[in-house]
Parts: sequence; structure tokens; C-alpha cells
Amino acid sequence: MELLKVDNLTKKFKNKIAVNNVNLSVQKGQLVALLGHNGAGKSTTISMLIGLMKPTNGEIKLAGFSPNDAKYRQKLGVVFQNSVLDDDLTVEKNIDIRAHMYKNLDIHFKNKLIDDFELKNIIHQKYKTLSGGQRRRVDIVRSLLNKPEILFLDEPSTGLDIQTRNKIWEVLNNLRKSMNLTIILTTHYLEEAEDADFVYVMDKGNIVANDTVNDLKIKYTKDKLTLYSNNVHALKQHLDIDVAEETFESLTININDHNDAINILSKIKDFITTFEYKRGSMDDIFIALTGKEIQ
Ligand SMILES: Nc1ncnc2c1ncn2[C@@H]1O[C@H](COP(=O)(O)OP(=O)(O)OP(=O)(O)O)[C@@H](O)[C@H]1O
Repeated sequence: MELLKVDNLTKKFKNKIAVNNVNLSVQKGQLVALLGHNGAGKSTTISMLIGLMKPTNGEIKLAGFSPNDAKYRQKLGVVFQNSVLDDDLTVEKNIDIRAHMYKNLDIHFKNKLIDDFELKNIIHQKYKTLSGGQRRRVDIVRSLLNKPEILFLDEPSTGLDIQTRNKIWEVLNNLRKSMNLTIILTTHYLEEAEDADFVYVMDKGNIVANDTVNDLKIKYTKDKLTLYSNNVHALKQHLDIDVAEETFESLTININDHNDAINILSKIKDFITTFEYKRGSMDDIFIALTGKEIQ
């Protein structure tokens, strides 16, 4: 079922077009990534989707509602790049202030979130004394208290260590299963986009690709096979395929998949000492589409 539909979304700041005719379609329960460099237009897009910024042009519908409908806002959870919590209040107080804003708050769900995101032993600490990872976990709990249908995460993992990032995603993935939660995230982390059901790549305000991770890989990446040899010259003569990179001890070739690799390896096995096989990555996709590497 289509939950969010965005048509020709555009935002101009004076003469600058920050978001240019963006179309999005998000199905309920999907994890959708908006991937792009600094300044690509991701945050501006999110700001319009959460009703914080008025589009210059275009239409946004969430389950049929527009951003200025109260029902639209009730369906949202938002984690901003910069926290909106009160530095001088404890974690508990910050969460409770938000919880009191909801008439039908599910206390069990609130407690479950506090457990799942492991906030119990920091619950009496002031927000300003928390580490970046702890803050982010509190921010996410705050955004989920109202059991949103759709959660917007604007660069949720920036500056977090790998363990915190994994923990956050473990809990979010469980919520996706149990609540059929839909998540839209903007990210610079390719690994995060790798798990997405669908990816929109943004560059200079435009969507330059929209596809599943698998299809993006098929279209824009090649697997690489690096062959190491004591006699690179002889190896090259036995390969009937173009060489992408050459060093004094190795040749690297672009191939379609592991079946190609097995065929090639069986033909030239007597000429190599060892090999490396590397599958195409999201990085390759980004470079192919924008000419730049993402961080
Ligand atoms: N209020 C504003 N006034 C003028 N220009 C703006 C404004 N907000 C954003 N921009 C410009 O719009 C473009 C898109 O910015 P945006 O913050 O959406 O990018 P982003 O992809 O989210 O980048 P980042 O990854 O750094 O957060 C940038 O060139 C930015 O300078």
C-alpha cells in the first residue's frame, strides 16, 4: 500500500533551487533511503515532508492527508539532525514532557522503548551530560512515543560508533516488523542505505536515481576480480578480457558476477598465486551517478 506520495516537489530559495521536481513513492513498511552529498537537498526535502517548510511547488500526500492536516502530523515521528530536547532536564523528564502531549499514550510501549534502547541506567542523567550515542537513542525514543506510522530520520548515525549504530538499527528493524513502521532516512553512510528497500539518490536538488539496492548494483556497479601472479605478462596473455587496473604483481578485471569469476579462475589457475573477489558496492553506484565519492 502506498503511504507517502510526493509529486513534483520543488523548493526555491531566492534564485537557488534546493529541491527540483522531486517525485517519491513510499510503500507502508518500507525503509527508504535518501542518499546524497552535503547540500544535495535531503534536509530541505525532509523539512517539507514533515510540514516544517512550505514547498514552492508540488504536492505531498500521506495516507491521503496534506502536511497542514492535523491527521498528517499525528502519523509522523521525526528525529532531527540537531536534537530538540532540553539540555537541563533529565532523560526521564524530557521523555515525560513529550509523552504528556499525547492523549492516548501507551505506557507499556513507552517503557518498552526505554528498555529496548537501553536508557534505564541513564534515565536520571541530564540530557546535556549524555554522549552523542546516548543522546541519539533518547531522541529516537522521543520520536516514537506516539507510535508513528512513518519515522523520518535525518542523518541518524552521523558521529556514532558502529556498536551504537548497530544497536539503533536492531531496535528499529524490530519495530518495523512489529508495527509495520515505515522509515525514511537521509544518510551519508552507504551501509545504512544498503539495507534499504528502496533508494533515492539526490544530487544538486535532483533525484538522479531511484531503485532497489539490487537493481542499482546491477545497473551501476561491476564486481571486481584481482588476480595476483609472479608473471603478470603471461597472465595477461591468457586473459581474453579487458584489464581495468594493472600493477607489477596483479591484474584487476571487472566482471558481472561470481559465475564469471569461477570460469575465469578455472582457466587461468596455473598463472596465479592468489586472488581477491570484491562485489560492487553502494559507493560505486554513487560515483557512477554523481562522479563523487560519498563520505
Ligand atoms: N534557508 C535557506 N536559504 C537559502 N539556501 C538554503 C536554505 N536551506 C538550504 N539551502 C541550500 O539548499 C541546498 C540544499 O541544502 P540541504 O540542507 O537540503 O542539503 P542536504 O542534502 O541536507 O545537506 P547535508 O547533508 O549537509 O545536510 C544547499 O545548497 C543549501 O545551501
